[in-house]
Amino acid sequence: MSATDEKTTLSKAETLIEALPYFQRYAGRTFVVKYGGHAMGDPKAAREFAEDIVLLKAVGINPVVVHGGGPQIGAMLKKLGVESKFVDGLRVTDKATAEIAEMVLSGAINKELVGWIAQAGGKAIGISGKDGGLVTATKVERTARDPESNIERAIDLGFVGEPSHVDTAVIDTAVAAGMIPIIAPIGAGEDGETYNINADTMAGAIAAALGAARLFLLTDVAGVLSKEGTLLTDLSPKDVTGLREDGTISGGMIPKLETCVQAVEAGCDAAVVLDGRVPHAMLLEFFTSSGAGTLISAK
Ligand SMILES: Nc1ncnc2c1ncn2[C@@H]1O[C@H](COP(=O)(O)OP(=O)(O)O)[C@@H](O)[C@H]1O
Ligand SMILES: CC(=O)N[C@@H](CCC(=O)OP(=O)(O)O)C(=O)O
Repeated sequence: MSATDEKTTLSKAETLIEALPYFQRYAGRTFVVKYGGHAMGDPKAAREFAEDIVLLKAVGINPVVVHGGGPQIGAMLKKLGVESKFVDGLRVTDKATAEIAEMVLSGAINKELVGWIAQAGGKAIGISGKDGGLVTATKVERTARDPESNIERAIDLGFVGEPSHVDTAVIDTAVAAGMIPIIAPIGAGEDGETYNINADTMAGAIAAALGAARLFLLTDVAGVLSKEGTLLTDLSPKDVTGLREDGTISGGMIPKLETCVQAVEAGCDAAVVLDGRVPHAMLLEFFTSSGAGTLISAK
């Protein structure tokens, strides 16, 4: 072996040893990972994501994946000539849109991810919030101030839901059988209707119900950025309120951070927003000292 080869081998061993305390500390704990639609486009990235998930499982951590698919729903709606509008990062969802969202999320995307996990040597089971009564949804209520009259008015988002009850039994059963649950963000209401749930919100509610050690939200930016574009590495719930009020965060970042705050306040140890486009981002964040992304914790 050449001196260079020996150095490379040694540095690989050192990386594994660096990860040892994390393996030991988190064995048996749950990581909920939200894989966003934007991060999903590239097959190489999807393969690497699946490898990371299977590696977590192999070292004794229980990964639970909640996936998005916003861009993919958007593409399908466009193909079918249905217009789509967002309010605070949430897609206004009429009955037809809810049916299309369910088809894209629970069908194509969910099974594609199950396939990637299988390719990486893991056993995944694809479900939606409807399966096993996992997520009961209630309609999201939003209001906005009318700029002319200055009166606060209700905005009807249609079949946009938020989890009101999470029954983790179906996840517990899958995990006990050695499987990795892959969850589509669709839920059923008490009224039996299908609700479209923002995937970040769904992941946060599941992380809270499972008392997860981490909620990872993989997206297409380095993390939460300041107005100047620098990465904000650590945030408290109070910091998040400030960022929303001063307009630093907008669009999809609003439900993302609301979710992080709710999850950490409801029993998840910490949440991390990180760049799903970076190869093996989650492993680097968690198992090495050179972590990236934004950590949200109660502090
Ligand atoms: N302060 C901010 N820092 C980083 N991203 C932000 C910020 N404010 C708004 N965003 C937007 O939030 C987006 C991520 O949310 P979203 O589009 O819903 O992603 P995903 O589909 O991965 O869930 C970013 O691509 C960016 O356009
Ligand atoms: C209510 C609502 O907005 N639901 C989302 C569900 C998918 C999602 O959240 O996907 P990403 O994480 O890829 O954005 C939507 O219809 O786009």
